[in-house]
Amino acid sequence: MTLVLGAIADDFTGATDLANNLVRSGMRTVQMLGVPTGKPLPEGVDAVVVALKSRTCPVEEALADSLAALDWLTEQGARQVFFKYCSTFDSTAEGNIGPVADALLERLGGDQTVMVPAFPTTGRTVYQGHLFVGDRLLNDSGMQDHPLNPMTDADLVRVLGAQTSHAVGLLSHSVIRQGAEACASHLDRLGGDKVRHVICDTLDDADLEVLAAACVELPLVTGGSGLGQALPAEYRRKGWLEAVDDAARLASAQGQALVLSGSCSRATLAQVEHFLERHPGIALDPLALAEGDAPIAEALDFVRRHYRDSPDEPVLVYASAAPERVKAAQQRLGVAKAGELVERALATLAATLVDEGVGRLLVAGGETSGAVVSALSLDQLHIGGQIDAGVPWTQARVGGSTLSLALKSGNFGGVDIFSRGFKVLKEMSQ
Ligand SMILES: Nc1ncnc2c1ncn2[C@@H]1O[C@H](COP(=O)(O)OP(=O)(O)OP(=O)(O)O)[C@@H](O)[C@H]1O
Ligand SMILES: O=C(O)[C@@H](O)C(=O)CO
Repeated sequence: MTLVLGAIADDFTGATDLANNLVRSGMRTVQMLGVPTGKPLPEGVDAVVVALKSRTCPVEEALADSLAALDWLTEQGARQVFFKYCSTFDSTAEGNIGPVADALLERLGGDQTVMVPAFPTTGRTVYQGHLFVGDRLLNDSGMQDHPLNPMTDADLVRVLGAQTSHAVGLLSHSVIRQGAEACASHLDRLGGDKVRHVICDTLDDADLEVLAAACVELPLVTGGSGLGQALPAEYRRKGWLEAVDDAARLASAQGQALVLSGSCSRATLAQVEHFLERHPGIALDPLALAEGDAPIAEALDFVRRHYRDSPDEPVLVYASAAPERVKAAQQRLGVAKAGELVERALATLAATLVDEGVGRLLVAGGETSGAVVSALSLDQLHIGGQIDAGVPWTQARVGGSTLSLALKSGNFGGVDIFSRGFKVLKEMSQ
């Protein structure tokens, strides 16, 4: 069988989230870290998710990386391409969702794509083109305070309209509940009116199934990982995909347990607090990091002392802070500089501590995960079983050893995920 799905994800945790849903729906999936130019397709794989760091970088860089990833996926014969962005539609007025979707569509020779950010399992739904997180509109969900891409408007037709010169339309729930054929006809009608991007309402998993059936033949689909949970059944119906058992098997885990958190999302802040009530941790402050590397050395000492006393207990290093503290640091240093200082510090800690024996690593935050994975020079992750929706354990080779790695999106995971994650890993390894 050839490669069925080639996905391009705009951040590392988002890529893992999509890969997780594909594996859970029976696709053997590998996540490639960065543009895999010149690399061969791994053996026995149904789907590849290429993880980029293109969510908040300059538009030109996002376009260049996304098109290079697309060219590689096309060379591998991918039948359908999936552009994965965040279920909270993280972007700015300049992009990068609109420009990247336009460029991918043009290169693929298509004239329409669907936009399906919803992931109902984690509370992200879309109604009348408005994105909800649980029972709150996006702009009232905490995402309005995001350090890099504050989301201040829940109307996705309007948000996307500011990012593309092409027409943006809506596939509303009233059509979706009439089934896949009605959706396909609606898409055709919109196509006749030159509507290139179609924001799709989605209330639940049944809606995702209808949408998957309506868009399985499109060269490009775009969205969150929810759509990835529904597409594999359509691929099997078309005879493109064989049934496999246990697409998620991994080797057993070893080494010390570390959590690194650079996410300031609401869910992560509660997870940090919960962990610190039970286990040790040390904070990193961007203002102190701006003065020099002393805080990195202090954090290293703290973690090394902890492993000497309690080698089996996880420990946390975090920069996660409440919105007022993040804003204060950003005002003093600039948004990009504050982010870079934190990412560089956490990446340095990851590289040093994995070299010294950390073998189980949980990282919180998409940008943070990108920085950590780059510092570890990882190029491929095999996807295993999940801790919570959207957060699987994965495995990579570092030097001669196996690293078990979980990349947690900012707003994903139960409040106890930082400690429970390691228990889940132990159970999986038995
Ligand atoms: N105390 C802080 N002050 C300023 N910026 C910070 C602070 N702590 C972390 N950051 C930066 O905030 C950004 C958080 O983005 P990141 O993508 O890692 O998390 P997230 O947005 O919660 O996760 P996701 O993208 O998966 O939803 C990073 O660039 C990080 O370096
Ligand atoms: O879709 C999501 O919410 C996540 O996979 C993500 O992209 C957060 O960075």
